[in-house]
Amino acid sequence: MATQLKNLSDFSNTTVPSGAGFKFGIVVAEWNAGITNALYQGAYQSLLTHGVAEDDIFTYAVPGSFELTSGADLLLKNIPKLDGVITLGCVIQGETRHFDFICDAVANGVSNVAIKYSKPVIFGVLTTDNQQQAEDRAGGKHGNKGDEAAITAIKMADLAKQLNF
Ligand SMILES: Nc1c(NC[C@H](O)[C@H](O)[C@H](O)CO)[nH]c(=O)[nH]c1=O
Ligand SMILES: CC(=O)[C@@H](O)COP(=O)(O)O
Repeated sequence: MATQLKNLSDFSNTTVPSGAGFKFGIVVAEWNAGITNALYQGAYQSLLTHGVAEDDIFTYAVPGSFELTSGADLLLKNIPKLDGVITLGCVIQGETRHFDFICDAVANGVSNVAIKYSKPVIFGVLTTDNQQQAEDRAGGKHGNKGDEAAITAIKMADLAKQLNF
């Protein structure tokens, strides 16, 4: 399998621009809080590591991943001069098709918010079959999706900065 034994958060072969001067919102789902808190720590520390100032990071919680879309919209609408929003969540398959509807809704939703505001809205949502897969991607053997989301946010904000001459 493509991810077998791989650290999906290894950015050693890529250049990460400086995040200094960028302002980011982070929206974190409270569902599966043990996982989403780990995703948040990864994202927050990655932003700091790459130069984003603590005062330029605006963090808010929403109940579940389904609410990440409206959370991202509210941040971009109400916080001036955000360079992007990172959404963090963890959806784990249950007994019903509810998983499918949430995953589809939030993936499409955050994409629509990004287009609406012409700002990067990063999909940092784990969509897993089980708890172990989630733990493996929230600081486990497959890395931390929060780290990936933060670096993606910086890269996209830098791209926008380059093009917004
Ligand atoms: N089952 C999971 C949920 N469910 C809750 C929804 O996200 C939403 O809050 C509810 O449907 C009300 O609108 N959320 C997750 O983030 N992860 C899950 O595994
Ligand atoms: C992804 C979900 O909403 C899920 O955890 C809910 O579980 P179920 O499908 O068994 O109701």
